[in-house]
Amino acid sequence: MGFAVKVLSQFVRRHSTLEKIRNIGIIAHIDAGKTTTTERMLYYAGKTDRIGNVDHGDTITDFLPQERSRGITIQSAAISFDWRNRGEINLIDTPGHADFSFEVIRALKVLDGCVTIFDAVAGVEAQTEKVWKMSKQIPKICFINKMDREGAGFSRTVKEIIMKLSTRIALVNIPYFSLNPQTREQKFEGVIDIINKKLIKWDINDPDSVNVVELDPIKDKYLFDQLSKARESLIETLSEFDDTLVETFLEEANGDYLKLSSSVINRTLRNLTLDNTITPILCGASFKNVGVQPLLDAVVDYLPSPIETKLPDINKKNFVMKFDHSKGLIINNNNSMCVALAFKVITDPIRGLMVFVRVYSGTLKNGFTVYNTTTKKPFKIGKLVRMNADVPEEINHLNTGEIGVLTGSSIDGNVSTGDTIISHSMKKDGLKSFKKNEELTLKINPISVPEPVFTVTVEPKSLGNKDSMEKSLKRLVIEDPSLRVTVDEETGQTLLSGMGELHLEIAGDKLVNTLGAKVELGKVTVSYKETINENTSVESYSDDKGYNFSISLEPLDGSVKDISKQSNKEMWYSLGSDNNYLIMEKNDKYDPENEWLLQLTYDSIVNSIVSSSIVAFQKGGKISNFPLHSCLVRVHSNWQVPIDVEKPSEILEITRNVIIKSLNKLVTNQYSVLQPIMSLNIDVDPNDMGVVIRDLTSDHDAIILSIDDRDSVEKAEDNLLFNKIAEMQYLPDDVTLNLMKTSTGNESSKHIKAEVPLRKMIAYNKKLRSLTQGRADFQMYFEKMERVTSDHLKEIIDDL
Ligand SMILES: Nc1nc2c(ncn2[C@@H]2O[C@H](COP(=O)(O)OP(=O)(O)OP(=O)(O)O)[C@@H](O)[C@H]2O)c(=O)[nH]1
Repeated sequence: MGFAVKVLSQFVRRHSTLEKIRNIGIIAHIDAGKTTTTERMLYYAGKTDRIGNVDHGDTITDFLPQERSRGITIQSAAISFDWRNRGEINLIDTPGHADFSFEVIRALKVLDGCVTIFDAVAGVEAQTEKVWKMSKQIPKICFINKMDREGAGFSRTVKEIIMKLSTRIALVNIPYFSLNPQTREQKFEGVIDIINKKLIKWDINDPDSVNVVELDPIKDKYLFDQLSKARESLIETLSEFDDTLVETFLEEANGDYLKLSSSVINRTLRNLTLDNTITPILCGASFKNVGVQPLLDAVVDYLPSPIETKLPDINKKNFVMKFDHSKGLIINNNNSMCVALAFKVITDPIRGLMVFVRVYSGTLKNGFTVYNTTTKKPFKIGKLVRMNADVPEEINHLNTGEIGVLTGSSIDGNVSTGDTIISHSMKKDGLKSFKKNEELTLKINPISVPEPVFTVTVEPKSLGNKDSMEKSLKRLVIEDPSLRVTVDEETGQTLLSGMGELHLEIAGDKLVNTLGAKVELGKVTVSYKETINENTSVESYSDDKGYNFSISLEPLDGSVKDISKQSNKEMWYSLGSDNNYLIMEKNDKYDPENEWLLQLTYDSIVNSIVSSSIVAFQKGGKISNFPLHSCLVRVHSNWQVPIDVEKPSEILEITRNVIIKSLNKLVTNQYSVLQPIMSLNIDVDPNDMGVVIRDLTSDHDAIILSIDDRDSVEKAEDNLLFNKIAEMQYLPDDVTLNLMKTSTGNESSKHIKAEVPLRKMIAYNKKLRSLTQGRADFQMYFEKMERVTSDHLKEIIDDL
């Protein structure tokens, strides 16, 4: 699409104070209105001079060609803007489709607060529940969007937020509808600001019109009554958690809910939001430009600055971390240490590789030499930029708490998603001042990558295209680590795995059209795995040089978190993915915590055994060479490494052979094939429910877990406490709710929850659309890997 979006040069922050910075994400179910809301925020902040529209494919944050043509967000986009000199907002608009969940996961890792958006008709949807859980530790505000739609239910959605998301809430504003006396039509036109006691109205035909009026009890008794009840409910809720508020309420406001000052309410609400006790709720209709400015105020008023946020999760338990009012986070009492996390990598056609980082402490500067504690290598950073979606703005440094981008040829190959970067804040080559075994081993704990469940074969169009295919695939995975490239040991075929059919479709499109790879993609299949059914016997190796290893393998059933806590005699290490783990039993001879006798570090010994286990497990099981899943490698406590060995390559070879030998000793029926089981959520018109259920059980081997309708949320939720809280909360009448129409009249849609084997769900999107004439919506999430029964096994093998 040939158009350019103008990004206005506006007041660019240079001397921002830490308290003003807000690193926030916009999260929600697909189509809730995240990008539409972001677009309005940019417009009202003066960052753009026109409002883009997702349906016309001209928004600022959805800039990829695939995003613009499909009208959905695929990758999270970062943009920085100033809000009325009150807040410096770094905003990340995230995708809502479940296939792109990793984009949300990595954004959440670096964000301090979130705005969760709800479609007022659909309420709390499946992916919103998911991202809400993912962002459990992060303070959030809710925005109930699409209040202009027929069937919008503000109060119904608030109730669902309380009960389904188990949170205490505070209504910052409630919807205002104007009544047409002739048609009796209710039109959403504004909000009643509960804290400032005002009515704010917008003219939906003019995005720049805002009309703010004090509410007068004489002139509008009905609205004033709503305001009074909502304010009473708000203050009662806040009083439960804050005794000072109660004192001020009684002494200064004489127990009058309308007299308690807005600054006192805001201060309390801010504190309670920051510690995740309460979630403020606002409403609007972004598409009609209603309610966005109060949302921006709320971002500044209630969400944390980088000095009020949670501490990063690091691997050095002995390092002290504390916030300083002007310097930000200080780690290990070292004022000059800059610590940053790389959370996203993209390739720009002009600038090449770009690495998004969040600076946690200190300052990152142009041209400085930095150290990657993951690769254990130093490198020099080129230019630093701040991104305005796809438009970069060059900057000289990134301060504590900020989000920006590293560019320059020297970063290529030196930094990937999840790496921690250390730099000296003042001295260009100041790395020498950090201790090799102390600061330079600090890591911000890794970003977890979800399990890919679908696979597609990728073949070069001709032999001559093989090298460029491999290069392009490598690039694809660097940008999106939730894609995985493997080679089938038996057939030699290259396999690309991802989170869903759409994920692979988009990846294939990018591979061919953006990266220019000359490849053919095969048909999408399910990623099967194999596991072992019983423990192997202990396999031992020893030699004259002094190596000694006894290794056994065990199937892993149940949650690793529970099992790994059981013993302190062993150390657990993840083998990257597929729920495989390494256990190093404690060897009394060598203790990494005390005197260490070997030339090789403990870390390098473990790293080589991790690598050898991964290679051995990739060779696959005996049934169909599917990679191994849910297996433990146990290195018994008598392990021994010669004192003077400097390189770990022999360890790698020895342990790999021992593991492969153990696996080979098992016979075929001591292996099982595992298949992905998905949890399925379908919202369907009641009229279509019968046909959808019949199809699910007969054609898709589904187990139906529940069928609910929206009105039964209260009954379906067995969370008594939150049911009670929702009942006590003042909620205005949902005046347009009765306008909701389905093909069967006013009956609300049904929600089906089921469990299905993924192999039965290929191309289900198309099928559901044809069964329901497009009136149903579904989301599917990976639930677990499950052993395949023998009759299904034949079906699977025949299908390959
Ligand atoms: N009626 C109405 N439609 C809206 C409103 N906000 C957004 N929409 C429409 O809802 C659809 C989805 O909007 P998006 O902004 O793309 O939603 P999203 O949450 O960013 O979607 P993904 O990023 O793909 O998950 C578009 O057709 C919008 O025009 C609103 O306030 N009222």
